Amino acid sequence: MPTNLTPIIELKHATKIIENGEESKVILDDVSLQIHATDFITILGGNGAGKSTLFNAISGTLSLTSGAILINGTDVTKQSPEKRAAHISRVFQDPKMGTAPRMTGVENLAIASLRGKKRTLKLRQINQYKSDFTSLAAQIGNGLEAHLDVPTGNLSGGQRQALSLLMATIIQPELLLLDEHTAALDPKTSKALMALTERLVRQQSLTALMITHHMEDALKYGNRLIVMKDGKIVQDLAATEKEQMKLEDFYRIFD
Ligand SMILES: Nc1ncnc2c1ncn2[C@@H]1O[C@H](COP(=O)(O)OP(=O)(O)OP(=O)(O)O)[C@@H](O)[C@H]1O
Repeated sequence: MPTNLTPIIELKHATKIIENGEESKVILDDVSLQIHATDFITILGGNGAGKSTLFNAISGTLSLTSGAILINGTDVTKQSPEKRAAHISRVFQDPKMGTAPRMTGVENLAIASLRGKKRTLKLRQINQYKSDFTSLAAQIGNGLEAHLDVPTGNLSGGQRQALSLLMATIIQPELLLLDEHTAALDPKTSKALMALTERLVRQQSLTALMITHHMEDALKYGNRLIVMKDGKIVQDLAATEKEQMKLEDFYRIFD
């Protein structure tokens, strides 16, 4: 029976080895990690450090060679990504990844609001949700609310990414995975989406992991910072330790 102290997610010696003919490569190297309900963890690391691999292992799109993954104390190591999706939402770097392009924003949000529920929605019902979705989208401040009736393929990258974030959080996930979700946006839109992210995480008390290449964001947001290198977690810093680090300490991570 999970208690308040049971981690939301736990990795125990999670390892992934890719065999390629004669050669083998360790892309996740004995990673042990406990993520608790109050955690908003930022993740830094150079290209190829294993950050997306960690997310793939947690969400189940990459099976482990050895080790285990637990959600709320239950071993899900062999569970499909579809089953784990009942607990985990993920927002990708590419705004095209999170939304169905031919469907409108309202339709995308309506489908997202069914996550984990065993029922379907009729068109008539979708329209009933529209005013709720419009007021939700109006909080973002990038005009999404005026474009909820057009196919999402016609939205700007920033609007589409904001929609992806709303879809990922409309049913409170146990874990929110943010995979460089602001990286493809211009600086102003990226800043606005980060502000929205922080607001949603705080308002809904979400447990979140956020991969970023922006050191300022990694320092500014969250209560914990993880640094990855060569498939390993090389630093796991609490908020107070993070505050004492200087920007040049972080640049050394990428040496
Ligand atoms: N399915 C796979 N098969 C073979 N190699 C893989 C696979 N998935 C990841 N890798 C390799 O594992 C390493 C880590 O990749 P990963 O995408 O996790 O890095 P990352 O830290 O997210 O990098 P970036 O910041 O560039 O996105 C890379 O060398 C990558 O080529």
